[in-house]
Amino acid sequence: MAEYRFDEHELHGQLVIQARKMSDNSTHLKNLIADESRLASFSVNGGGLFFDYSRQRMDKAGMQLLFELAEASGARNRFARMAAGEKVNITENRAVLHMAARSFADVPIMLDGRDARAELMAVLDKIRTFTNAVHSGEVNGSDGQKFKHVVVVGIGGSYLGTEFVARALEAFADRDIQLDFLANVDIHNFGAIWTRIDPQRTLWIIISKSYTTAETMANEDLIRRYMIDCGLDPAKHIVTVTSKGSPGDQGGGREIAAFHMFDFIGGRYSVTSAVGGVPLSLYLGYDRFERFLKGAEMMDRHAINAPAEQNLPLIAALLTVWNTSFLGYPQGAIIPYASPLSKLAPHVQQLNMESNGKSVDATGRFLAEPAGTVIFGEPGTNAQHSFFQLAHQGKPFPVEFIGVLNPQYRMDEGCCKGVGHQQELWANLLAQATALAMGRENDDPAKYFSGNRPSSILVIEDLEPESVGRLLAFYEAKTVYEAFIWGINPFDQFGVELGKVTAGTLRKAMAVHNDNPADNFSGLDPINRRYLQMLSSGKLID
Ligand SMILES: O=P(O)(O)OC[C@H]1O[C@H](O)[C@H](O)[C@@H](O)[C@@H]1O
Repeated sequence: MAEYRFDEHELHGQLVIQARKMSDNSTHLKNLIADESRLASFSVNGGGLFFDYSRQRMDKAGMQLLFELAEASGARNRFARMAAGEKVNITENRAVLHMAARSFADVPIMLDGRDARAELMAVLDKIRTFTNAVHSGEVNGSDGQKFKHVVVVGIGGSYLGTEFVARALEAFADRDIQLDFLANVDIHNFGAIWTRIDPQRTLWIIISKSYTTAETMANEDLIRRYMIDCGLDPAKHIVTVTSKGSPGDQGGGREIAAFHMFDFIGGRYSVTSAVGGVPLSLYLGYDRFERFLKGAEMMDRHAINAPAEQNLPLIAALLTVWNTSFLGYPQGAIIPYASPLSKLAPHVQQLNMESNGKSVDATGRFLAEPAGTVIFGEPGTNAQHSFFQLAHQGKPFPVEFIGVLNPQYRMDEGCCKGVGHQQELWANLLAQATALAMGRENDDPAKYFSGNRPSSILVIEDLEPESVGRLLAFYEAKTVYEAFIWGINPFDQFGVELGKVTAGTLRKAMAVHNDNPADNFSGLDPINRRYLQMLSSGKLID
């Protein structure tokens, strides 16, 4: 079989023609959605979610072409091989087994002669035991009292997913533990946390797959020094999560407990491993973390087994590829109508943009056009009052709305204009999707709405731990499916390296200057030299 190449495939050419057809006025969304059967044909229910793509700029013939493209790309097959432990991360020769971290069916996943699933389940057991011991007070702070503050020290994939889930399930956080995140090397981040915690009752979880990340290492160093200054033994306040064999995987003495993650789970896919498992179990209780995992597992099964025409993450991925590569929208927004999902967009931003922001395909050949989509988002209705002017009348961008049927809080809402808060929220969600699609004629150009602006609605029944797990797994699977359709490897991230190396050069110049203030950053280029001169003097210089 000939190698699949996204932009050289004959279906690519057919989809380019289809995209021209969809720019014709007769295919304006206001005409497409006038069809009574539109929702039935362009929606799907599965994996515990409902996905409505009736307001996407797409017709049945176009969807057929997209399904053929999915077939030609071998995406479902590759996804299943990934789940079975094949080394689909080809540039790094690694398996990709984040789904094994929540695979409760007792089926081994053999990898280089060992059962990867069994290793992950053993870590899960250790998390359960440890977190129960913290909650009972058996493992406690320096003053013998229970830990009250937990601070996650990690950045990127070692932080964003956990923050998303912690915020989403904050309503369940009844373990009397406050959770903070120390990600940035910016001293404001540490300063703000240090001033509000009681160091004696604080547990720091250092999370780094590589245990070489500059920000995390600098923060760990600072925390240890601050604890020693307060007369505390850091080893009694630190827990680590790192990959087997990393520089932080030393064992014994330097921490209360150490948990492993593995090289077959990428940082941005690691929320369901010990990376999320340790802090989320401490914050929410182990049982809730397990319920979250089971929700994710349900969506995984759907993503692996559902036929293409019923497969939510695959359909959502096809539509993103369609919008990005054929209709030419370089960006997309995620707008959840639920405040607990306020950190979903930042998480998906990393998950998706770091995975799919690539210029080469999996065969190492440059793509005709780089892959990936710019992702941003805020909860609705807040987003409506900030950037939706542009969504309606400025540069268009596709929107993924998320609606929740049953909120976490059941309050006596009373009635305002005859409806409760939850109804008011939904009225706004549906209104935005409708207005974006329909537009409105007006003789005054300033008040004219072109419409024909695409959106989807993803519906979840509630925000219980299982549902949040499904949502997480949906976005993971969608990201991977997009990559497989584009024909790229979503599991490496060489693009983040150059900046890190360049920071090293600047760091070195600063260290030389610290040792010898007479050195005026001589080795640097004139632009960067000027900045470092301003920084060391604390004054603006012309
Ligand atoms: O977990 P760590 O090894 O500390 O890595 C933290 C993060 O930093 C890197 O720069 C990568 O871009 C991310 O993918 C990763 O999640």
